[in-house]
Amino acid sequence: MSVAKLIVQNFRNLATKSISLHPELNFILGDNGSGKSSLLEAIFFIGHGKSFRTSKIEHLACYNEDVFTVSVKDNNDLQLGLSKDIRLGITNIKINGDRHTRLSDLASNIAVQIITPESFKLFFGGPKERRRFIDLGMFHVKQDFSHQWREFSRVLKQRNACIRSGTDKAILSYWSTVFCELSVKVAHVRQTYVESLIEELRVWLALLLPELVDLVNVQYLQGWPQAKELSEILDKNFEREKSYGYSLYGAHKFDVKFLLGKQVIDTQLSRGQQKLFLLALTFAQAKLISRVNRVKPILLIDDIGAELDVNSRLSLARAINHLDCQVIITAIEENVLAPFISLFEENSGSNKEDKYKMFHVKQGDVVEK
Ligand SMILES: Nc1ncnc2c1ncn2[C@@H]1O[C@H](COP(=O)(O)OP(=O)(O)OP(=O)(O)O)[C@@H](O)[C@H]1O
Repeated sequence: MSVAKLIVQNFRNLATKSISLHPELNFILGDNGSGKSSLLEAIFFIGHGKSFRTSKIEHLACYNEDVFTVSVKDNNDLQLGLSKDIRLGITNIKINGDRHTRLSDLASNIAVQIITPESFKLFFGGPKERRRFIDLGMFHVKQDFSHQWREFSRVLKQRNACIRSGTDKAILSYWSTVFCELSVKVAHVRQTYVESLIEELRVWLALLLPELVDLVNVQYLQGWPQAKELSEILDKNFEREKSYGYSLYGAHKFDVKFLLGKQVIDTQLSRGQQKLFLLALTFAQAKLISRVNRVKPILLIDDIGAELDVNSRLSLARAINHLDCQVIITAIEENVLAPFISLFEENSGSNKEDKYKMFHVKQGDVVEK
């Protein structure tokens, strides 16, 4: 889906109840503290059931309110709603008015990715963000994978429980065998996905960081040493796993390493280049998701001006022009958007409405310009 209408109630400082968005490109302008990130957070919330900037869900409710709601509608009468009652701890999920219990039901209708000025630090930091990123793509692109992943997670849980409880060796051995079989299957599906992502990444790097395309090297790490049998590794690390109390190797421990030559990207690229790299990767994933033709991806780019010079912004505008996504971009100052606006006005003839919408946020009030 792309969001034609966003409706929020008691979400952070957002006073505006309903906003009609452009299906392709939207610019949100506003001073510091006006509510730009809160607007993106509301859209992220309905796609993921959580925030991208806090793990505490109660922070999302407007001060002194217990219940907050976000709903979105597309142009084909699909309506998604998610509300939280933080006092009673109740989550309400609705799809076209019908109640659902699983967030994944909601998530299969909407694919939201976000880039903030902090994203690249998180992404190139620990493996958690990279795993989350890949998982989102897999969820939308390899739809049969969800079932396999649920099964794997169930077995991982059982195996971890056995490790922790110091259970009978025969029982642990049973769960380890199933765990190894599933790990190999999961790792294989994931590897094929990562390979297609890398291929697509090169296309977007050619637009955003052309000087680096030939130097970039991406390695998929399956979660245990590549050339070894997982069962062998588990046997060797039995005592270590016992002392940690959980599975140290397996398909859940996968990672993707981004290298420039032989060095990891974050030690080689400037902050602006890292941001462009992550944008290229996010665009690549969006492209793979849109090709499946189930949902139109939504890309949120918070504070687009941060770290990027005017040439980088122009390359970014050209790249966005090639995307089949709904894009929502925030900025503090209008002049930051100049390269985007001139490019899109050029392409849309006299009527800017064909190509984008511009909004102003002031103290939580969102007004179309
Ligand atoms: N739960 C809440 N209820 C009401 N207001 C909130 C809540 N949480 C944060 N705020 C306020 O909402 C305002 C908007 O914050 P937001 O982060 O969306 O601003 P922003 O426009 O993205 O600013 P910046 O450009 O500085 O990043 C801030 O003034 C913040 O103090």
